[in-house]
Amino acid sequence: MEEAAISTSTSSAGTAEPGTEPAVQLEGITKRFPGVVANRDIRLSVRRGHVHAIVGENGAGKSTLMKILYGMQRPDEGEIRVNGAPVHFRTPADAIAAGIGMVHQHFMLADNLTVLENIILGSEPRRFGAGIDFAEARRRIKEISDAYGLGVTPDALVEDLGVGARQRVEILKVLYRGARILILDEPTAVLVPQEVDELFDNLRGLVREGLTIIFISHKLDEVLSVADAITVIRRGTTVASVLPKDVTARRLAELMVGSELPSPETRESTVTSDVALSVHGLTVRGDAGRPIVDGVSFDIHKGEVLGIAGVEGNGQAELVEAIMGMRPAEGVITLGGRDISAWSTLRRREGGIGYIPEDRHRHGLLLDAPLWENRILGHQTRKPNVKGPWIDRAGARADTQRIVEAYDVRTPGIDVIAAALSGGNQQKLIVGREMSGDPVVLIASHPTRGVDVGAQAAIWDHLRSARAAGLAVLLISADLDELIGLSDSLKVILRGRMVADVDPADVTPERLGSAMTGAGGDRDTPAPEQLGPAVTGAGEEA
Ligand SMILES: Nc1ncnc2c1ncn2[C@@H]1O[C@H](COP(=O)(O)OP(=O)(O)OP(=O)(O)O)[C@@H](O)[C@H]1O
Repeated sequence: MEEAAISTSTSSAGTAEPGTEPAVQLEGITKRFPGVVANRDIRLSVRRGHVHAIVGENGAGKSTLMKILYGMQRPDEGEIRVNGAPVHFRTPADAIAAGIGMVHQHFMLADNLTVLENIILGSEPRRFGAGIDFAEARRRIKEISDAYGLGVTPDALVEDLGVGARQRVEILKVLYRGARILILDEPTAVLVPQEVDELFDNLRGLVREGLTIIFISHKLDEVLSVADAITVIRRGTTVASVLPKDVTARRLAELMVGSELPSPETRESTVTSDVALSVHGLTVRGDAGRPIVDGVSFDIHKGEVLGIAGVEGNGQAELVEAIMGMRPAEGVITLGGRDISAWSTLRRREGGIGYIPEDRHRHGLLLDAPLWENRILGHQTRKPNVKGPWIDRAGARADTQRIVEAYDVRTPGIDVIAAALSGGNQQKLIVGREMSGDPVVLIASHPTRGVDVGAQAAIWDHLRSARAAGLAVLLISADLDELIGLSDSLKVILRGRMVADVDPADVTPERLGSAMTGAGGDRDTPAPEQLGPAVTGAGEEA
């Protein structure tokens, strides 16, 4: 095999120094699900004090492996050793007791509690015979925060924190429980470039103190910049462990897919003068009438991708939900010149709006239903899912099969439930469904979140060819390369207002990132109400 030239999985990159055991060793781990071998004879050795990245295509088996290491799933075969000693985890509590912590991609913090309350939740220190010892908790949090340079303020309310700060709270929470080995699942997916740099500084601080970090990522350039060692998983098994200095992002991607990649194509404008979707003076109000989306107006033409850049939580989700009719709003929305402001969500969909939601588990899929039923979801009144007044099972099933093939959804079949697909493959199914039936407008929230580089390129190709055929797209994404690479025009949203127009042909991710934070270099991106009036000067970034 080609990768043998680089090194096989148990050699140089992951080997322990004499006298020190690896922090984690996985030997021959195999995990089977009905119809799928998710992990097959996995061999992995993670050195103490290393940042060790795990990369692989969607469905390669990364999450399954991390769930096994964190006690959420049990392997069918194989051995796990932590600091040299064999372990048998039955639950995450066992993994935590062995010093392993997991920072999930979707933060699990309670917004209405303070940082301190969130951190101690479930492991409160108690004074003998008395209640919770808050003073002791505050002292320990401060000690950990200072030791690793995390800059966490115990008494801040979580809802007032930006995304980067929330992530540091999650990391601190895991450290507070005594973790010395941290698993991070796609930690950078929700961060702007400045926050990514800060996270990487934090990670380096942690490993300097002797902690070990294992992280999953689809962003290969980031992996190359932060990891000490990289293990590639392909179709359930470890195919290579490499050192970052020995590979390029392209080579890593090739190891992931097992073949050479095609070169990316260049783009040409397909924007027409026909307005497909027009939004005028759209305002969405939150508690106490405060605007979350504040007088937003824009047109999207046929053949145009309009990108919206913004730090999460600046009104993007509410804007999208208002356009989809899922939330009351003031203002006027027209689709192909028709006022649809009073239409239901279903009617808007029937009128030709496709919708890739931000939260695929809440709005995109029925996790317990088979893939073919998920094909019908939101499209239950249209072909190929209905014939006359009846659901057309055969039509829906055949079209699901088509989507599975066209979008390379890796699945044993269309009768498995959506929950059995890997995150990236769930996303591919949703994108395929929403692109079916030739929508006039596509509202796409983070369309390639959690999707591997190969599948991302494929989704981009689908979007580009639909755009060439006249599709108008509203693109919301935290992936700035995606925003810059796909958009014909770009707007920046800050505290619910469009504060800048940016030319995607002439902006770098770093400059776009600054415009998104109001051109400031804030460590904690403040929540809307903490700031003064909107910064309109960000337009000079364009
Ligand atoms: N609970 C489950 N039941 C059945 N099959 C499962 C289950 N969990 C995972 N699988 C299957 O195991 C394989 C590996 O999935 P896994 O989630 O580990 O991939 P991944 O590498 O993390 O992918 P992604 O990058 O898309 O998140 C996939 O084929 C998936 O469909």
